Amino acid sequence: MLETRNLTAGYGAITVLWDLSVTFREGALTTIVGPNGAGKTTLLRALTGLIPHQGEILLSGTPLKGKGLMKTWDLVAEGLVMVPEGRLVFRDMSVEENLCLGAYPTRCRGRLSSNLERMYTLFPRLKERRHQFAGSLSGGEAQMVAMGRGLMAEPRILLIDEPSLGLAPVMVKEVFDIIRRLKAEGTTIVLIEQNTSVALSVADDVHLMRSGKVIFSQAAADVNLDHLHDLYFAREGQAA
Ligand SMILES: Nc1ncnc2c1ncn2[C@@H]1O[C@H](COP(=O)(O)OP(=O)(O)OP(=O)(O)O)[C@@H](O)[C@H]1O
Repeated sequence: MLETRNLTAGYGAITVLWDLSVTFREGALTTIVGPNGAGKTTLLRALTGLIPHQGEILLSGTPLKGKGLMKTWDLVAEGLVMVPEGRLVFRDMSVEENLCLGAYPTRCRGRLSSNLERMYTLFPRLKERRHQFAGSLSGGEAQMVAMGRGLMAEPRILLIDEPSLGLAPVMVKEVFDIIRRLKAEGTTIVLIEQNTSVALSVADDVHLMRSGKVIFSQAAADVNLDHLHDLYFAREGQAA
């Protein structure tokens, strides 16, 4: 459903992703793991049009460039939605205002009220705090707002960047229960996660990135965690 072919991208003169080819299957949860600086977030930024790229990104078999889909808002309109890392929320807006911002694509504006109710069913805590400033939420609650805001755009493909970062174990469990539920509902999910055990517990497919490349890909059910960790922690130059 979503695929890159020889994707090269970075920041100005700095190339981060090198000739990266990877496929994200429809309806599957694909996790990307890898050490700090491997380029995982950069990959999501390229996929969502936040940074320019060379090579191809294909959505349902058609190159984005060919479809004229290069801008982030056009991609969101197509159902490609990212929940950024760091629980980026609008701190001076209420929980509900943050959620409503996610509903800007024309195709889902008519369902704003029903989608809002759905978010409050998924995240009952947010209903209690709907009028609270997002800046006053705990890390886990802010993560829920970021996810809820993404879901308000009715994603076909949801890209989630490090949802467990800085959260207490009980919050990690809550957030991953939601991710499992979204997967069961059929949403295609790409999950960036540093916690390999947690990632493997929900994933169908796993890719390991190092130095801007995918160096290992396997069905999650077949992954040997020790082997994955050997590759993950190998010193530069030993990884492949
Ligand atoms: N805005 C930017 N300008 C220049 N370089 C950047 C920028 N953002 C990221 N980089 C660099 O790109 C490389 C990959 O960063 P990226 O955030 O994609 O890695 P990551 O795998 O997501 O790491 P982490 O797990 O630490 O979040 C790093 O060397 C980083 O310093």
